Amino acid sequence: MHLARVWLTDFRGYASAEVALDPGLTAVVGANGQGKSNLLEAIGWLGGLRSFRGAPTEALVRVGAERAFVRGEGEREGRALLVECEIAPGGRSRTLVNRQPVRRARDGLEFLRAVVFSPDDLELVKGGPGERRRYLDDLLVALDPRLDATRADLDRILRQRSALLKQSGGRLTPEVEATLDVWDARLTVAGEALADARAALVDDLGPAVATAYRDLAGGDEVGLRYAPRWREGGLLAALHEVRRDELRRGVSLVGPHRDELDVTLQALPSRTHASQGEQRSIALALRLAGARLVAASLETPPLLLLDDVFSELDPDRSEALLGHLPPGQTVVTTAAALPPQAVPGQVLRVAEGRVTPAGGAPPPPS
Ligand SMILES: Nc1ncnc2c1ncn2[C@@H]1O[C@H](COP(=O)(O)OP(=O)(O)OP(=O)(O)O)[C@@H](O)[C@H]1O
Repeated sequence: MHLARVWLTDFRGYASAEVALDPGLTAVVGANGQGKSNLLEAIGWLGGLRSFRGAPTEALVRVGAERAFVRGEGEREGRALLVECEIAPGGRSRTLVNRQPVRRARDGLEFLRAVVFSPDDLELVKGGPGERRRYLDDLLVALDPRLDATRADLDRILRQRSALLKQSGGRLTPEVEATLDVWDARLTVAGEALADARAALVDDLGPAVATAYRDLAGGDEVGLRYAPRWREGGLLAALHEVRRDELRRGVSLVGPHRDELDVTLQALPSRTHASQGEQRSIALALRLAGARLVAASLETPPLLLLDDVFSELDPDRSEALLGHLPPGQTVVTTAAALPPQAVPGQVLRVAEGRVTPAGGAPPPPS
């Protein structure tokens, strides 16, 4: 799977751009604020139909334009692939894959997958448990798009269950009890399915993350653990145990929406004990390991998009990263000098929303 060429029209700061990508490594270089991340965001859109920065569609459309277009041409398993996206403010976007309309984001995932590392990924290690849950669940969906339905189902159940808990005003009337029993049964089915999938994923992910971290940083051990207490006796029993507490507080207190993925470095919690550079390396190892699992499951590597990845890695780790990139296509942006290993790939220079091969003619004045 790879993209050979990408076209952007009215996407962020780009009025119009055509970019040829190397099937291996492409480095996108340029000063701050020139459009490097915007280009990566457009490529990422083709691989997931959303902004990896979590930006709303209105932010993606160039100021003054009505809609943005991103088009990518490449191949998947030896067959030509054409992905065409029209992005309109307010989420009214349309996607064609090989000229066929795609209705849901997860259908788009069937064709092109991208794994992204961005500076915000530091939060995977430094942030609260929700960041790590989202990481796990996004990876689950990338590995098996059908799990998106389980996740959506769970969100819906939790919303309605929480609304009931709030409305009850802390009183367990027979009607509240009967309705809560129904929601608990549904929450148990969806919640245990998601937790089982997370636990199985972590079994595979743990060794992959440890290896990715060792490749980047040398000897230190990174460990992952997903073992919510409620899984010992089952979710239904745990919900019964906290029912009075939940009614009093008006919130759903137990379940996959409250779980933690523990990430340790040398057996210490990385959130509180690792340095910023170590945390960034762990976050990168989480993404690289995810890319490897997706590659193994698809039998073809996903696109790897690394935004501003060298900014907090020391020269040894930057070099190690480039030496251990998973097979497949990688696009990396940097405002800093490129480590020498990047040179065997292609280097593109971005200035004022224009992209040119490094060493080629400078962009024409805008
Ligand atoms: N919707 C939009 N319309 C026009 N310009 C936009 C839009 N959204 C963002 N920009 C412009 O894009 C530029 C930022 O581009 P980008 O984030 O790609 O920079 P970068 O090259 O990655 O910089 P850095 O090295 O600082 O991360 C900003 O100058 C911003 O004003």
